[in-house]
Amino acid sequence: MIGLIVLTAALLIWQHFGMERIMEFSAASGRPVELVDDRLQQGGSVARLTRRPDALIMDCDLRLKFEWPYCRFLFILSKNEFGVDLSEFDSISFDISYDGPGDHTVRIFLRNFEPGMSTLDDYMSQKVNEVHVIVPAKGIVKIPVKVLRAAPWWTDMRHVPFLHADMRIDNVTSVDLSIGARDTAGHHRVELRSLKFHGKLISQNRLLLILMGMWIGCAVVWLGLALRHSRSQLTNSTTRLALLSKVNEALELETRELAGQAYSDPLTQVLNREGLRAALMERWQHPDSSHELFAVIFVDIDHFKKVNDTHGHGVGDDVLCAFAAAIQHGIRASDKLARWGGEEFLIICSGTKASDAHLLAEKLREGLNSQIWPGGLRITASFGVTALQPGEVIGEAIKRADGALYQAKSNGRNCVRVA
Ligand SMILES: Nc1nc2c(ncn2[C@@H]2O[C@H](COP(=O)(O)OP(=O)(O)OP(=O)(O)O)[C@@H](O)[C@H]2O)c(=O)[nH]1
Repeated sequence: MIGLIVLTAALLIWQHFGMERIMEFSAASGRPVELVDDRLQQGGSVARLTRRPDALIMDCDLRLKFEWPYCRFLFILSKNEFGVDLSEFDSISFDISYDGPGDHTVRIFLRNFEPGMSTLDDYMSQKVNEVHVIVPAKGIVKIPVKVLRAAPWWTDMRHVPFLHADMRIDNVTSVDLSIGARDTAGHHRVELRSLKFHGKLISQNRLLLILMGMWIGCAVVWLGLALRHSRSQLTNSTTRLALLSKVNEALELETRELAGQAYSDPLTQVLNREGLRAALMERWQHPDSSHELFAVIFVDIDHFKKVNDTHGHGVGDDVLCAFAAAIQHGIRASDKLARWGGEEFLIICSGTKASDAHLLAEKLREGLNSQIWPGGLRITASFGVTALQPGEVIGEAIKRADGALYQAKSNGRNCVRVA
């Protein structure tokens, strides 16, 4: 951006103060030049050219034989239909000394080949653009190009329609510097040191267009880059977001897993005391739970110590797992089974009266009796049953169920007692 600003300023300053483009016609320029006089039109004027390194000298004896007597320098730019575009030049200057009769008027003619109007075999079909200048005694004359006009005598002679009678110098085939008029017969000496067209390498309008193009181009490139950058940032953010959400998911899973581990017994996979507490808390938070019926069943495997002692702890563990699975299988999904400790389990049956809990305990007990156990063992269990009383905290009910279990043990085990 800074580069572009500096370049813009530099080009504008250069265009204004420099960037000169000059097209010169002189002895030194090496451009082909010849003198032409009115003898072509059966006139009597005679022009002679003398070349000096610093000037082209025309000696013209102007005689009034032809209607418009003349002598002229002729610089040919092109002999075919492809001329030179001089429309980008701003001014014409010439350095001339003029001796002779009359007011020392010179005429500059620029012949422009215009397709549709000009032909190669008719020299006069090329548009004549002209300007008349009176040469001062000394010095350089400079005139703006825009004072050139399509010569009225030429437009009249060629019957050029008004619309095409404009000055046009975009395809110039020759430049003339001519002298002569009816009242200036005699000897004329014109010393042409230089005839120059002045312009800029790049016109102001063209430069402004170029600068505008550069700025628009830069803006487009900059926008493109910014868009690409934003897109890649968006892609990065999306990728990062996707990654983060995956990590988050994994962390959530891990947290859930850890929470599950904290709430379950690692051996039997049923709830531990903490898990049971959390489950009951959740249950109690329910608005309708305060009036709900709860039954508590305490279960304890009979003579489990003997299993361990006789068959080893491995078998004991297998029995514990199979026992928990059997109880879990025998209760409803809404009931909660927890390992209370060792070979003791607690069942919380929601929406259950003591009598129903009793029936459930009996069913479970009988199921255990008929089950096939690891190592061909026979496993029985004792049950203590109670129901939560209105206004009672669950700890009291558990204690009562524990008491009932104690009774069941005392009464010979493999039985259910209700408190
Ligand atoms: N294999 C195994 N044994 C356990 C585990 N937890 C507790 N025990 C054992 O369970 C036995 C419990 O024995 P006791 O409290 O005497 O009860 P019991 O032998 O079942 O006798 P009663 O309950 O009176 O019928 C102990 O030998 C403990 O070591 C366990 O996770 N795995």
